[in-house]
Amino acid sequence: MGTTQEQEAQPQPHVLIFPFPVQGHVNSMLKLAELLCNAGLLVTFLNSDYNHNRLLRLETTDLHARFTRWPGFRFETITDGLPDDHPRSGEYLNDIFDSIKMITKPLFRKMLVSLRRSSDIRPPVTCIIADGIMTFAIDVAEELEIPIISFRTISACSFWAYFCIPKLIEAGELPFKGDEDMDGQITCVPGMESFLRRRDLPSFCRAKDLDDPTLQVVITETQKATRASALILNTFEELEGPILSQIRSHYPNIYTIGPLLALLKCRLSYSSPSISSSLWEEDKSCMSWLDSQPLKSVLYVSFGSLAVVTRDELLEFWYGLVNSRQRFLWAIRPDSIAEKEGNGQIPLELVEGTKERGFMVGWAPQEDVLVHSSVGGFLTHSGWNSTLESVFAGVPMICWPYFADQQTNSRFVSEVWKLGIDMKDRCDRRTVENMVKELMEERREEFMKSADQMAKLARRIEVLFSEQLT
Ligand SMILES: O=c1ccn([C@@H]2O[C@H](COP(=O)(O)OP(=O)(O)O[C@H]3O[C@H](CO)[C@@H](O)[C@H](O)[C@H]3O)[C@@H](O)[C@H]2O)c(=O)[nH]1
Ligand SMILES: C[C@H]1CC[C@@H]2C(C(=O)O)=CO[C@@H](O)[C@@H]21
Repeated sequence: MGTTQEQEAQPQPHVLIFPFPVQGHVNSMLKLAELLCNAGLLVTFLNSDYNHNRLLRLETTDLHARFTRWPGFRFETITDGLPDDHPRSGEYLNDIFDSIKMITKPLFRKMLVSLRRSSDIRPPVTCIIADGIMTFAIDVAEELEIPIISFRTISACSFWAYFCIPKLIEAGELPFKGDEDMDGQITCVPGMESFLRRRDLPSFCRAKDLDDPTLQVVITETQKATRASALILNTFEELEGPILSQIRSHYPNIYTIGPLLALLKCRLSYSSPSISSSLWEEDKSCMSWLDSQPLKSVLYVSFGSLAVVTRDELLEFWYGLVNSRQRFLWAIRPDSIAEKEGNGQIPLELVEGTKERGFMVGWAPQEDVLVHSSVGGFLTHSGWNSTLESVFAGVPMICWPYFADQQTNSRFVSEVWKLGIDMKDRCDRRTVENMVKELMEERREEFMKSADQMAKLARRIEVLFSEQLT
């Protein structure tokens, strides 16, 4: 059958994906990139130079192997505007926001214009999927008349809490007055009236001053995303349906494509070991250690890619873990401990306790760790990827949120989904010890049951997909 002139004139779909340049955002947006390649689209993934160089240098992150199977895929890079020796951790968020807006934005515009003009055999970009925390991309896309979709890599519940901040300010709930009870109920986030406390709002709501730059960024970015043609969220209806209905009254075009991990595994028939996009070298020795541990006996501990803990907090966690007498695997990023100076001695009982029942690595192959049969619990900072990976694996959580969306995610884990315990704002050794025992021993059956049920819902995509194939 011949093609009509109209069909011939259609440009080939070419999506440019642009994540905020930190691990948690790159991970989910790379998964989306692979899924779009699998659907036959041309995809350009725009990485920061800094992150791209790190990915290329790592032996465990075989980007080449992952993407050579997709002829339509290509990386482009752009500067994040920061010097190479900048720490880029959670303590320096504003530096990242400022430099991206000042330096990266004009270069991004220039790049799109040159991609449009270039004699390259690759057709021009027909759609942008940009991180929902970088809505400057919407300004550029509107100017250049390229359709744009926002992908916000956080949960629907935290997105909705961010969205309601102007209402909280109007109602006099924000800023908190110094003497307010952090356990006090927040009643003006629709759908969360019965369980949301002050301490469960995104951490940026704790700012004393409404002009706080990070608070302003999250307010503006969340509202501005309505200008995109659609909003993508890495979540699923069974997990966040009621909150998604709230969001839909403001953003009617929402695509809930999560958990991306599940979709990718079934569409691409990926099985363990998963293909990594880690910016740190994964220490796979922990997998053999896990092989030698009893079923569901190990608590996995990790606080993601941006959190920084003080030496005191580190020691409290460590005492709590050792005193609980449970087995643990702890991923401690080399750059995650503040105040490196000071007394570097580690108390002997911690060294001994760790030798007996623990294992430590700098960075773990987390997706594989969580689905390992020896893992029975996850002490997490409640980053959204970690939360979804734990939900997918059916592993109950102890939540110790560090910042941003994590404070809201952890409340949902404990009070709405009943998938674990919220340790928010505390980490003294007694609390850590008690909560570890509660999760791994005392309430183990209860949490395993709800985690199993939710994992089945998270994996339903695999079932639906295999039914279509048979
Ligand atoms: O040893 C480790 C530790 C982490 N990871 C992976 O790193 C990612 C971490 O992502 P996430 O759990 O979302 O935490 P952050 O790195 O802190 O992510 C940022 O981005 C997320 C998505 O927007 C937000 O939810 C978080 O609050 C924000 O801090 C996950 O995919 C993990 O599997 C590893 O592979 N090995
Ligand atoms: C850099 C952090 C501030 C807000 C971003 C975010 C969001 O989309 O709200 C989540 O986690 C962080 O990575 C981002």
